[in-house]
Amino acid sequence: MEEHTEARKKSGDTKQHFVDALLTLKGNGGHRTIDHVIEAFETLQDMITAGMDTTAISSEWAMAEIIKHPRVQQKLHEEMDRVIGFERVMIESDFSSLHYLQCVVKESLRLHPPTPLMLPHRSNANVKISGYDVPKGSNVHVNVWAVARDPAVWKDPLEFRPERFMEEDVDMKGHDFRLLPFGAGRRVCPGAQLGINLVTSMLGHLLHHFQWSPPEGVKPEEIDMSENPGLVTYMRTPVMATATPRLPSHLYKRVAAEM
Ligand code: HEM
Repeated sequence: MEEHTEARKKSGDTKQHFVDALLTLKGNGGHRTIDHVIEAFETLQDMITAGMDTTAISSEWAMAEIIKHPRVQQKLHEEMDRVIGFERVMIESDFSSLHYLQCVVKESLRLHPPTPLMLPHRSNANVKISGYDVPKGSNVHVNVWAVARDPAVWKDPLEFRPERFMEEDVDMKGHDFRLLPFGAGRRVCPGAQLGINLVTSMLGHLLHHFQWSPPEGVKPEEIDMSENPGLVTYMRTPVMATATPRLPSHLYKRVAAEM
């Protein structure tokens, strides 16, 4: 924040960064106060704590599923070669044409929601839900992990089959209670779309650039998918893989982002 404040003082203008947007916020009287700086700082802190592990874990689970299912990886490569080709890297506007990639992200978030019990909620009134009494003041955990694995809700729930979302487009941002990796309602994840884009971007680049296989001597079906349960569910055994480049070498050069 200090760097951005200094840069703004020097140049007088702002770049379109999230921090700059926060720094331009003013109070009712049109002035920025120390409260605004604290609020901006806390917003950034929230974004980092809530947005980093969740997206990293979701990407790791998805990569594990992709490596475990060579058929899925092959379909992803076919789609990417058709939509992006071999002359350039993926850009955000490609996402809307990468339907299968979107389904892979969704299927992975169905089976591996990084926060399986969402965040704890507290009921602020006595309510009755599906015949159950929930007294005022109860802590309520919604087990979205269990819903996603319930055979009464999903056909072959334990199977990793992204095609299910080609057959039926299911919302995952809080409108369809069968699939709630981001929660629902008033406290739904405010970073849902950013989270989806980040995971799609990470998987898209990793898959477009490389062919992935398990480490030598390990068969795809032997990849350990057991969980390390907690508020956030990590893979018990971090995924290990071998990457083989599949694009021309000039596309692997790192281009520094302009700050
Ligand atoms: C794949 C990525 C992500 C997943 C699966 C995820 C999931 C969730 C879930 C389940 C909740 C609780 C919702 C509820 O209890 O109803 C939540 C809350 C929250 N998430 Fe995310 N999230 C992700 C990424 C992000 C990102 C990228 C950000 C911000 C940059 C973010 C910011 C937040 C914040 C601030 C809350 C608390 C909202 C509140 O209490 O009102 N999340 N997230």
